[in-house]
Amino acid sequence: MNPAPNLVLVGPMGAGKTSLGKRLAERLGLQFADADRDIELRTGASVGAIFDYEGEAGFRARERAALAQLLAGSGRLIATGGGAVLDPDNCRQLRARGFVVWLQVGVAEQAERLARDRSRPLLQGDDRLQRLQRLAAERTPLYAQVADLAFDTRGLAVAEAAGALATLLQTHWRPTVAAGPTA
Ligand SMILES: Nc1ncnc2c1ncn2[C@@H]1O[C@H](COP(=O)(O)OP(=O)(O)O)[C@@H](O)[C@H]1O
Ligand SMILES: O=C(O)C1=C[C@@H](OP(=O)(O)O)[C@@H](O)[C@H](O)C1
Ligand SMILES: [Mg+2]
Repeated sequence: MNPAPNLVLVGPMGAGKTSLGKRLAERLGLQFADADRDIELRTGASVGAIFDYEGEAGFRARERAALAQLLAGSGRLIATGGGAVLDPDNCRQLRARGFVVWLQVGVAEQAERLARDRSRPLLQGDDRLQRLQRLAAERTPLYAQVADLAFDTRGLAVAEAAGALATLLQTHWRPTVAAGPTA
């Protein structure tokens, strides 16, 4: 049992951090926060537009700030973006302020889940499978390093995965404070 004030989801695009995260937060009575959504609300621009105007570096700076603010509170389930683990400072903070769950998915299933998605700037272009493979090679070791727990979503529908993960968490995590956000 590893106590921490927040529950954090990491993992690649299409792993289900946003969709499964929402359901899991409801089940566990945590306030759901999606880092990408938070950035969009603060900026008044979509993730895609931020990449267009400020480049990936600009987006990463906004991501760092959003995560620091979300992690300062407690009682939250925080869905990160797939690239949040690229910054070692983010990883230190995720671990200090969260119980970190790595949602896993294979590249083939990722590509299927994201087949109709046009909102992810790192997946623009035709060579999606290759891009996903490259990102997986670069990031898998980072997810493994930061995670307290890995959960494989392959072959599970979103609701099914949320239910199974909720059960698993009962024996792995308890919040250090009563559920409900503080900041
Ligand atoms: N376990 C799952 N089974 C089937 N589809 C899924 C699953 N998890 C996510 N999806 C679908 O994949 C797409 C991306 O999911 P999302 O939650 O945005 O992933 P992430 O936030 O990790 O990038 C959505 O259309 C979602 O419905
Ligand atoms: O993998 C990445 O670098 C990114 C993943 C996206 O979030 P999801 O993982 O929720 O799709 C979003 O933060 C941005 O498009 C960059
Ligand atoms: Mg997401």
